Amino acid sequence: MIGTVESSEHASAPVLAAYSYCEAVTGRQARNFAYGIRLLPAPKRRAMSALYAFSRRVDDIGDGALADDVKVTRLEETRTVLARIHEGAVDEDDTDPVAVALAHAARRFPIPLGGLDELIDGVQMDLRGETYETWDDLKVYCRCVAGAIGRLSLGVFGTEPGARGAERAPEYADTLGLALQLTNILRDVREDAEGGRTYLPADDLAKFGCSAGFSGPTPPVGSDFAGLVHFEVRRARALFAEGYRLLPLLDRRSGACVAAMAGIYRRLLDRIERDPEAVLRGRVSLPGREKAYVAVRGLSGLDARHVTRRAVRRRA
Ligand SMILES: CC(C)=CCC/C(C)=C/CC/C(C)=C/COP(=O)(O)OP(=O)(O)O
Repeated sequence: MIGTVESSEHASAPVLAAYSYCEAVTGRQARNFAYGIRLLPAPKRRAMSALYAFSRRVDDIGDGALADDVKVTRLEETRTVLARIHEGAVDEDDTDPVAVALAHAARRFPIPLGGLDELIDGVQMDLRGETYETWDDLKVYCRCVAGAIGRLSLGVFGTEPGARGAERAPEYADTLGLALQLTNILRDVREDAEGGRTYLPADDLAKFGCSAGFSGPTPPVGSDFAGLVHFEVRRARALFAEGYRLLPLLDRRSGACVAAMAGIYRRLLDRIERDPEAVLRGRVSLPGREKAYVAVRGLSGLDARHVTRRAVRRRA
């Protein structure tokens, strides 16, 4: 079982205020993931909000308008905050509410905080303008910026006592992160191109005649853009299928949280598959009522049961 060191550590008023700050950040900014996080009981919801607020800060440094050298300095500052949390040097009087909340969450749950260093590594890869030749190369980046978030989240969720195969939970959480990140890369292909970033592997782009880039509302002339998108959608679906093996290992509400996060992104993938060029016209998104429907479905355990049935069939 993962997650046995949870203590009943009391949350003081300053710690609760720090968590409230992180929950407000999550409610405002996590347009998709907030639907899942809301399904958790308060201690896990607060811990996930602390993780989200810290990750948002790192991501915003990378995506913001600061000069690159300032971004490098700001990222190093976030590493220092992490190191201070590791050393137990952040207490409730600290002026940084995200650090206070994360330090408390890390005392309460076995969160592998090194995953946040990996996230910073990933954003530093962005700053260096790295591009990726192959899917194996891109996977290294995705593991840093998304697989790590899956593994960190698993520290909060824990696994069910006695769950068979629980030792593979970190691997499944990582894979689910990759599925989400590849979906995110497809959805944001034009926005990233306009920001001078290409994430899709160069050898895939070449195979479908798309090496010229995606800076406009229509595909590069002579390319098979739909072929490229369908190829990457199939890859993302295979990652979702593998990552969904995490669900039966979690308690009901953690499973619901993951099912909602992944379910919303899977529906984005469905939309992208139906109309690949939509990602060049604007940002593909789901209406709020559809996201709420996916979250309720997650709470009723439909996705977890589906995965369990498939796993049983596979073993038979
Ligand atoms: C086990 C488990 C919980 C796995 C999931 C891990 C996870 C949440 C990875 C996040 C990767 C991702 C696509 C971030 C984009 O965030 P964003 O804020 O830019 O997303 P948005 O643009 O869709 O709002």
